[in-house]
Amino acid sequence: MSLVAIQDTFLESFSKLPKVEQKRTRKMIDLLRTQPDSNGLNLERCKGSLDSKVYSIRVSQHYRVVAIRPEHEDVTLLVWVDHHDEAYRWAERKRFDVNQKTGLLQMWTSVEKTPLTEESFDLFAAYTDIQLLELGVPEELLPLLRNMGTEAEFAQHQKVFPADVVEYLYFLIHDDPYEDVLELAQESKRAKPKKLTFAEAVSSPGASRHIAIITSDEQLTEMLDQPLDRWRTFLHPSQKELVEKSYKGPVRVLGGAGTGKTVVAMHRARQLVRTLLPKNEKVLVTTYTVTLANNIREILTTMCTAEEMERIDVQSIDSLAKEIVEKAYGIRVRRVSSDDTKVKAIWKQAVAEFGWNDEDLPFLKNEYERVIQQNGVETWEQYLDTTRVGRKKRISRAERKKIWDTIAWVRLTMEQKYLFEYTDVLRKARIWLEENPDRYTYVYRSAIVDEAQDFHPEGFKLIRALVPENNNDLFMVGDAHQRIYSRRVVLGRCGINIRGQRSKRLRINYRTTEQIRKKAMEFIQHLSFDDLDGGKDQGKDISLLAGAVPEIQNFAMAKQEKAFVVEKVKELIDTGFKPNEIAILARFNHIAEGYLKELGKHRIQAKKLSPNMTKAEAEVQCGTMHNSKGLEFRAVFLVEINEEHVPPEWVIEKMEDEEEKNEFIKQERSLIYVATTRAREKVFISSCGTPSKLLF
Ligand SMILES: Nc1ncnc2c1ncn2[C@@H]1O[C@H](COP(=O)(O)OP(=O)(O)OP(=O)(O)O)[C@@H](O)[C@H]1O
Repeated sequence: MSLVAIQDTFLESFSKLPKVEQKRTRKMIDLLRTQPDSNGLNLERCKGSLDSKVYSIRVSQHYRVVAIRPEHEDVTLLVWVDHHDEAYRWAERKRFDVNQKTGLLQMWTSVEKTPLTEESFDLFAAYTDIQLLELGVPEELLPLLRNMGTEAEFAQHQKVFPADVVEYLYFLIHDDPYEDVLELAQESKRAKPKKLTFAEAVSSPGASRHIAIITSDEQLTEMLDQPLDRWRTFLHPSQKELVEKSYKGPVRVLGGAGTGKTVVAMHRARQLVRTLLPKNEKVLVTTYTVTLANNIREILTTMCTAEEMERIDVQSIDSLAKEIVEKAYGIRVRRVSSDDTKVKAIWKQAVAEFGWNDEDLPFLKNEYERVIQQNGVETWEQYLDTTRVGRKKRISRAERKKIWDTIAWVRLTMEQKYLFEYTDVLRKARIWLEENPDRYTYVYRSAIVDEAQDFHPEGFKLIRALVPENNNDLFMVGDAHQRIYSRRVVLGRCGINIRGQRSKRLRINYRTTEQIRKKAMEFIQHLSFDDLDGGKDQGKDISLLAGAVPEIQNFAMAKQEKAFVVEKVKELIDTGFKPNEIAILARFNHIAEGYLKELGKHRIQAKKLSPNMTKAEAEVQCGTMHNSKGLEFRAVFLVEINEEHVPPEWVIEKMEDEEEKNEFIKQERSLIYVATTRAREKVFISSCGTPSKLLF
């Protein structure tokens, strides 16, 4: 069978064909794969094309596939399909060459000669021609590149350049050291230092960004069934490595919003059950939020066979822990928050019983959450040994004992009433697993953790207790910039040890435009973020997508703000946005509900964003910024980002010390970052009255 490969541009054009032409195209590809010499294949050189390797293959009377066929090699790369004339026009000035500097197959557009304007400022003046050629810039495009004065100008012309080169040039624009970028650019070449053939370039690891070799009918069907979901077929080499490699222990993957962490996690889950794990062994895919767990389950079901899905459990860590505790202890867990009236009553009773004053309550609760729960303390001896990091008030041993006795009483009383806070359920499940190692009913051979930044240390300890240490045991993806629930964790202190090679960072943002990414970063850029294991995350991301700068608006009255949002939503729908591609996000539920009603009044279909949401829903989604975590929309409205709401004034007023306050404000900034980066194309941020200070 001759080698047939598909480039991402082919799928993009395929998605726009009428159904009947799609069927005919599929038939043609089948013939090309099974009988490449068949007379039924109508193949001819594309007349008028600059590149002699460009051919056209007949699909029907009016449609043609554009294919690249290098001389003396049995390879066909399908790159476009369209109406006859359009297909020829598309191919006219395109070049398809193996770049021998980088070993990558490049598609680029030949342009008219660009005379250098004398006073032009050269965006890449810091680099010599030789340096740029080493990164894979086609020689013919050098003059054009030298004519670029600004990033915006480059963005305007970037389509002309090979996609891999665009990526490297953006890294340079973002001040990455040249040596680092060169190393990335020549990664594929290093594996095969000699002159590469077309077939070798198509099969090289770096080609996975844009090219997929057809290996089976099933794989071809999968590609053609979902031609717009590029991520199903084309993984960036950095993503592909994470998906396919066998690791000797836990792996941690960092990456800003939209860098494909969830995509990698899902591909990895499939790869584990397909090839990396022994037969019948199970994988747990777990996340912090139920919404994201539901989404991942739904997508995995479309990626995997029914047998594979039987070996993949997708559950939020909270619901898994609850299930373990209920089965293990034969009880019915009642999940409560620390604000629950029953919990408050227990604390009140404890304060009276152990001789505290009412004013001591915030201190006691903080000690409980920040020292005892955070460190998984279970006994008086452990509490005595625990460093009270970040706690300003010094306490004597006698005071400590009194605190411990009070807290132990609160814990016991809650347990007797089957009341469990979030962390309690995790801890209880973990203790049971540790005490009953031979009764594991939940044995997973491997676990994948998404949203790792929001896991409590108890969550990681539970995962460690669930999955025995082994090859490919734990794979955790996260981003501290998006931490909106818990505090900093150090994996090493939860029994999870990552070593050098098992720590990676993804850098290309595939979701948001560069304009949205930059704006979102402005909300948090002066803060420092951790790498989930005690170090700092200093990685920088880039987006290769360009679009409008997010709009920030302030209105005197809520009514005016609502009118603005409704008007914009209508405009978006009129210009082709589907209602479910739009989200209206607020700091609180009641605000989101107000918008839901408002849209209803204007006969715009809208729905509350809920944990059980599925992609199929057809309404504008209104919900909290918290619930938007892990999701994405074409357009996002952040509404009522007012001074009193973000951060909520009444919460800040109750805060005991500066450090706690700063930590909370940092989380509120991260919340704006998370909500802003849910948008693929458009962001509107608005407020009424005084806008939140965090926006500036
Ligand atoms: N290799 C790829 N090719 C094309 N699109 C991709 C690729 N990888 C990811 N994407 C797309 O980028 C978007 C973001 O991916 P994903 O949700 O996995 O990112 P993330 O890092 O988990 O984001 P967040 O942390 O913000 O939730 C999705 O629309 C996804 O389909």
